[in-house]
Amino acid sequence: MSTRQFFVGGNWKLNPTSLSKAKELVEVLNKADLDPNTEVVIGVPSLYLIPVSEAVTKKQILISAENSYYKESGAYTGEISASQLKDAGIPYVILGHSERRTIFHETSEVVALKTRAALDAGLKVILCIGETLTQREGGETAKVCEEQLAAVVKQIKESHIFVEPILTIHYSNIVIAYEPVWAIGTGKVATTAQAQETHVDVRAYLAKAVSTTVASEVRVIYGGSVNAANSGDLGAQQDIDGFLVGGASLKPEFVDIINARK
Ligand SMILES: O=C[C@H](O)COP(=O)(O)O
Repeated sequence: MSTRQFFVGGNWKLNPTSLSKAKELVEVLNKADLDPNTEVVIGVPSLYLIPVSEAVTKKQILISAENSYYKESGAYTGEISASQLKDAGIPYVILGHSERRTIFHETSEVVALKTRAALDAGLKVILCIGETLTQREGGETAKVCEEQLAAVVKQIKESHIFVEPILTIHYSNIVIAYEPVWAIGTGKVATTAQAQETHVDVRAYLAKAVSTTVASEVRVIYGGSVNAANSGDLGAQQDIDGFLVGGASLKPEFVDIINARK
């Protein structure tokens, strides 16, 4: 087992349908016996970010936005900036989720600009990458993940952070979420071997493109139909440092996933 801290993120997406229901979900976590070694982050719709963060009573639970724009301010109707999130006390943002890439047509370059802006504003980023079923069947998984990561690596290089210790700190503020698109919300979870293999490929790419320190220290988590029943085996893999959980983060079983290594 690695020394990287286990990380379990819940991605509520466009749920729940009311603030009172959101507070009920928080209350379950407030009352639960959570593994103190797990970092817990919940991704919350923008409108609920502040009230939900105020409802959390455990220091261990942090709040994440589900998106942010790469401009700090200006005429960008409907957007929310990384510095606004930072100012509101929100520490994390999820970027590059496949639903953003597919439904909202975000390219890897846009995701990279958003990642750079978020890091520059002092946020931590849960950066999602992953292949479609066609890409997996075509043997392109590693290539697709590399391309999605390469856009971010390029942006970080261009942000003039070229001194190794600073670069390492910068990357420590990124959690990479490998989420095969075909496993999201489908009930088709990647096998432990498939997930572990891709996580190793992600580290190999980072070792080549950034540094071996970053490759071994960055947390790479898995997302896609994670539930209480499969989280134990997945979480026991050497290179799986936790999960990004969609549907099950809205259910009581989220507590069991947080405690997968307990
Ligand atoms: O961000 C989370 C992923 O989209 C996984 O969603 P899921 O657990 O419902 O498959």
